[in-house]
Amino acid sequence: MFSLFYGLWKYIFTKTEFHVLILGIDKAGKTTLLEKLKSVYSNVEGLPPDRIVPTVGLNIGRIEVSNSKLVFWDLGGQPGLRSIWEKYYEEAHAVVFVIDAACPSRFEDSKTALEKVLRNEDLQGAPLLILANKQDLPDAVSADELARYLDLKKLDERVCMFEAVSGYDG
Ligand SMILES: Nc1nc2c(ncn2[C@@H]2O[C@H](COP(=O)(O)OP(=O)(O)OP(=O)(O)O)[C@@H](O)[C@H]2O)c(=O)[nH]1
Ligand SMILES: [Mg+2]
Repeated sequence: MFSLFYGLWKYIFTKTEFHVLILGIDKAGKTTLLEKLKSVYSNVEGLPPDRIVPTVGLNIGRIEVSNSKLVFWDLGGQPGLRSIWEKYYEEAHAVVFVIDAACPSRFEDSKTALEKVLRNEDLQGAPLLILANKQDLPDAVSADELARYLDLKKLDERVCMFEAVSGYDG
């Protein structure tokens, strides 16, 4: 009887934990966004942009929203570090892919990296949020323009959204 009530209590009060991977090529603004998220949604003050350095290991951010705990894993996007991404795929529930929308010369690099992510079996069911970041910059393209540019063929079955954001302004 006790175990029944304990199970019920746990079911009601334990928050479900979701793992969200933040991916994207170097300088896309992943860590800046994560630090901004921390400042806005948790009681931990995130680092200001001028104190953020290129990521080599893993940055973790924890946020609680209604009845869920979101654990963000932010990985380095430099070419030599991208092979580490797939070690996290199996345990990831969702992916946020960040693109510097003000830097068209690197869209091709982002597209190639994203297509490789989408091909991986371990992420097949994971919803995808693609962020057109750095909207505070005057040359940034909109989320729709970025979607047209990326022209992703592998998205048919996947839950996917594009959003325009700025890691500086929100
Ligand atoms: N204008 C502008 N600059 C940004 C924004 N987000 C990040 N930056 C700048 O872009 C550069 C790279 O930001 P990071 O957050 O380190 O990028 P990252 O994707 O984590 O890079 P890696 O860790 O190397 O993969 C830094 O100079 C940031 O200050 C933004 O929304 N607007
Ligand atoms: Mg980083």
